Amino acid sequence: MRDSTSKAMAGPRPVVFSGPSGAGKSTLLKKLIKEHENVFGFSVSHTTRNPRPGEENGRDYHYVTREAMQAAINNGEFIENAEFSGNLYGTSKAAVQAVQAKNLICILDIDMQGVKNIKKTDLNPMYISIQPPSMEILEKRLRDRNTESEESLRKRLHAANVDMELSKEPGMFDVVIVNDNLEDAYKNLKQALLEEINKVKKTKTSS
Ligand SMILES: Nc1ncnc2c1ncn2[C@@H]1O[C@H](COP(=O)(O)OP(=O)(O)OP(=O)(O)O)[C@@H](O)[C@H]1O
Ligand SMILES: Nc1nc2c(ncn2[C@@H]2O[C@H](COP(=O)(O)O)[C@@H](O)[C@H]2O)c(=O)[nH]1
Repeated sequence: MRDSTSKAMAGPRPVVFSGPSGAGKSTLLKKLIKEHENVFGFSVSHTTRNPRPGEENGRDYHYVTREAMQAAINNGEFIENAEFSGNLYGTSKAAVQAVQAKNLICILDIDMQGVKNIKKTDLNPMYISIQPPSMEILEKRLRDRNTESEESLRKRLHAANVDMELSKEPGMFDVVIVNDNLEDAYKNLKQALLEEINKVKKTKTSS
């Protein structure tokens, strides 16, 4: 059944970011939101994984127990949810509504299962894939980030292989950005979003 939550949500077209864990989604998104804080807002997902050093509850994620999250899912509070690397992740309707209520472009950072599930809803976002230059570089970035156990690293690299194959499916993404040099990738990302950024800026200056 299609989720019609977004029908009630007004505002600019959301943007979904996906790509293998470690590809650089958060790095690019943080830069984008910092530079355009009156244009973009982050959809704060729920997760059952533990916070990493430096992460903040309510800003990076809502950190919850599996029981609480499963109960909220059963209660119809999520647009999409997925199991990734042994934990639950999900986008709540409230998270997206909170951003759209401020007339900002809502950014979702979700895995490939999330992309597939969002495609069954009426959210109608732009889909952007952030890809690593190679699997070797991806593994190095994940190891150097120092956030994963060997077990989690293995699961994430396995998911990355599947993800990189699926992302080649025609029509899966509107834009694919290879994050090799960070500044080049960021420039390409801003170029891909330029039209949407200008639309939002225009509505803000005319109101
Ligand atoms: N272009 C780049 N060159 C070198 N290192 C990078 C680049 N982009 C990101 N990194 C580093 O790679 C690591 C992974 O990046 P990041 O955490 O942004 O990935 P992610 O896609 O958000 O991962 P996850 O899905 O697990 O949250 C970080 O330590 C980050 O500093
Ligand atoms: N389907 C969803 N995937 C999500 C959501 N929030 C984050 N993610 C994805 O999970 C992995 C791992 O994230 P990490 O922070 O533990 O490294 C990554 O691919 C995210 O894009 C969500 O709400 N739904």
